[in-house]
Amino acid sequence: MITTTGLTKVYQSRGREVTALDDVDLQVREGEVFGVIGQSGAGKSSLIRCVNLLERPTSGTVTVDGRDLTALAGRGLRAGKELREARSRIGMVFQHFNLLSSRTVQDNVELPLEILKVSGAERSRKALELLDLVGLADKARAYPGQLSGGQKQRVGIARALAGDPKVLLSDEATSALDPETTRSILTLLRELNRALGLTVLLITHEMDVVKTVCDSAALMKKGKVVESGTVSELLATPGSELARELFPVGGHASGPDRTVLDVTFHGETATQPVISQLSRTYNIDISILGAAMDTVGGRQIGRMRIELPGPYEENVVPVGFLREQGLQIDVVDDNPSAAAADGPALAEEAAE
Ligand SMILES: Nc1ncnc2c1ncn2[C@@H]1O[C@H](COP(=O)(O)OP(=O)(O)OP(=O)(O)O)[C@@H](O)[C@H]1O
Repeated sequence: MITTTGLTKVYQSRGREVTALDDVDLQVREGEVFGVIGQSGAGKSSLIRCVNLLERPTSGTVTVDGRDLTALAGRGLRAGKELREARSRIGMVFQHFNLLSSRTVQDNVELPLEILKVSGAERSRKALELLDLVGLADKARAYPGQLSGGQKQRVGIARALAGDPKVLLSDEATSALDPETTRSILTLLRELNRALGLTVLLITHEMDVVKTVCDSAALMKKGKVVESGTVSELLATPGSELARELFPVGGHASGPDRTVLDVTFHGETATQPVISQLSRTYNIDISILGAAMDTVGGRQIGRMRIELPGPYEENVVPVGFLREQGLQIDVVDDNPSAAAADGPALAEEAAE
């Protein structure tokens, strides 16, 4: 639904060049919620603004629903007719809602329809239908100043849906909201994604947002996409930074000469008693140092950090056994000296 190829954006800033996007190839499939995560300055906003041509990329192409937007004329407010039409099929939700305070909630939702020259009666019908969809049917006559942050964002979402878009772009839509409101807005985005078959591209700096709502994700650093894929694919990628952050597991080796493994469970392997099988088969004691389980896209996925006695060279066969069970195993390069410093002290406390 959205494809970028070689997308590059270089800003001229006070006589020097800032490369905000550096050869970004991204593929967002129809009907998925795709999250782009990265730290401040990574280029997320530039990406989303280039996807709907609010910013014209320096080079590269953006195709949305089979249409090459970069081939259409104009940019930003000076977009040509074809680009404006294509853009009306792309909704956008903003971090700070961008509502007009002097207009009622209903009139805010009607605004894009006015621009599309939809008749008054049809505008009103459509706006009320959308407000109902986002759970704000009773607030049509209220003004933005009378609403909570979460309600304002619901209005922002209703307005973004006014042009019946196939794609919704979300620019940190929940960053200004408290955790509970964030959850309710993410739930709404997920419901709209399912009910309307809406493709959602969201940018965020919060891993929890990706974990809660995304089917796929990309990690951006310094203008580049350094990892991307479905959440399941990422979790199955050894050494994936996103996977590690999606399912962080803590815990250090309890002493030197231990093998610490991160075990990732997918789907049916999550329910198999592999750890106890391992213990029985090789007659070894296994310590669980940390674990995180979750359901992502209806599949049970999780991670567990375990410790086996002995250095890695002595555990090659048990590690192979785990891999044969379909588990993904990452050997953690733990710092035994730091861990050893903790270990005996804790053991003494326990003895006391
Ligand atoms: N209009 C602009 N002119 C010059 N430089 C810009 C402009 N917009 C962004 N940049 C620079 O491009 C880089 C990427 O910025 P961008 O806003 O895309 O990142 P971001 O990941 O969205 O960060 P944040 O979460 O802080 O908004 C930064 O170095 C930023 O300073």
